[in-house]
Amino acid sequence: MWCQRLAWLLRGSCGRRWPRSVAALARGHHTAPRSLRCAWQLHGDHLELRYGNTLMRLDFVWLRDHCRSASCYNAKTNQRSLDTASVDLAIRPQAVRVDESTLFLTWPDGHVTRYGLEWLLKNSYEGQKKQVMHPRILWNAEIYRQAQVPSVDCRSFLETDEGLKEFLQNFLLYGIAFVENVAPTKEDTEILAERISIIRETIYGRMWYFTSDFSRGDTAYTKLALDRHTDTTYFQEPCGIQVFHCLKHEGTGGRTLLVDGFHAAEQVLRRAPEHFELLSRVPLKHEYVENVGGCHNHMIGVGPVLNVYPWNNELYLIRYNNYDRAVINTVPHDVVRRWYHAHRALTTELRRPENELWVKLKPGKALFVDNWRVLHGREAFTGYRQLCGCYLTRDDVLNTARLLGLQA
Ligand SMILES: C[N+](C)(C)CCCC[C@H](N)C(=O)O
Ligand SMILES: O=C(O)CCC(=O)C(=O)O
Ligand SMILES: [Fe+2]
Repeated sequence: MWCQRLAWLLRGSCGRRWPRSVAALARGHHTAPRSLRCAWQLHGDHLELRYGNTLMRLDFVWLRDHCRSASCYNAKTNQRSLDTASVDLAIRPQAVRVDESTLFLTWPDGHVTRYGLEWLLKNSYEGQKKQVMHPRILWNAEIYRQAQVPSVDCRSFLETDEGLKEFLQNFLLYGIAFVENVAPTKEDTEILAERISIIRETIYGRMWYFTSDFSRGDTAYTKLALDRHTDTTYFQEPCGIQVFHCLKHEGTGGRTLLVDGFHAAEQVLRRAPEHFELLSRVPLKHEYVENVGGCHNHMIGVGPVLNVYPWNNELYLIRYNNYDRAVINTVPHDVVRRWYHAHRALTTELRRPENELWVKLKPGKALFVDNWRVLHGREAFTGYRQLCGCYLTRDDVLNTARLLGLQA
């Protein structure tokens, strides 16, 4: 047990007895700091701090750098005032003390830093590691249908925080969400978008509006089927969210296909982790070359198919568009074939019929798609079909969600 370990150069402890703290943690009661036992030990360049059942290793420079005292941190702006470059990289605390809730460090120049133990738990690497950044429910068609995720009514979405919060919660969990009873116009769709975000203007405009008139040099502007893909893979930062609102369709076909890319990637990770690993390491180019009418564009975006946070391996972005994938020239020959195998494994998962959610977009029902997670496609169609929508900047959607108290 921790408190019985020997050979501590310098050590201390505080708090009540172990059994209670262990029981409290087992119940997940992180909010009862006084019941959590804490112990610490100084090492050459860091402080080892055990709090509850988390063992944190806190670098001395990090501890000095994150000091929340009034001279080091401006609590009004939530910005650091301390000049990190002025910290001696060989700094060591002169004195360390811990009481039931706080760690006190005295530095060689006499400056005192205080950290709440709960704050450390929330902000240390070890505390973060156990936590996912984005809680999600991965789905196939059956899981999504069973969940019976409700669409939010347009008025409640626009006029109440509860409506908006419910919508965003579903969007964060599933990567798709619908708003119902929207007036079928571009202007009304724009009002929806602006409720949650800043619209990301791109080469397609701010609010786009398209039919199968091939007014732009892309298959989207035809009646052809489009296999599952994410959009704007050829941007250095692909668009975060895509809004679709079908304003009119007089004809057949044209259903929308949705596939949870993270669910597929998770299956690849489970079945063949080496494929997942390769897809997350090999950078590729995607490209948009357009020369139709007056439109001339050449966009290039570089990045792996699967993008994971390096510290916890959590997937946060999938770039998957076989139409727009450029010549592979960023990979040496011995990796190329392995990459194709990995890409095939992911494609196999993405194409499993049980993973396909088909919906027919109708005037009045707007669809929001997390373009970093959920792939979309469409069935070929006949007749006149008019779709409007826009892209949203991801940071602003997440900002709105956080302001409503959601984890995003
Ligand atoms: C949505 N909107 C019709 C405006 C653009 C379509 C972009 C199509 C492109 N191949 C891509 O996947 O990014
Ligand atoms: O026509 C559709 O339903 C979608 C086309 C598409 O993939 C897009 O506009 O990004
Ligand atoms: Fe698309």
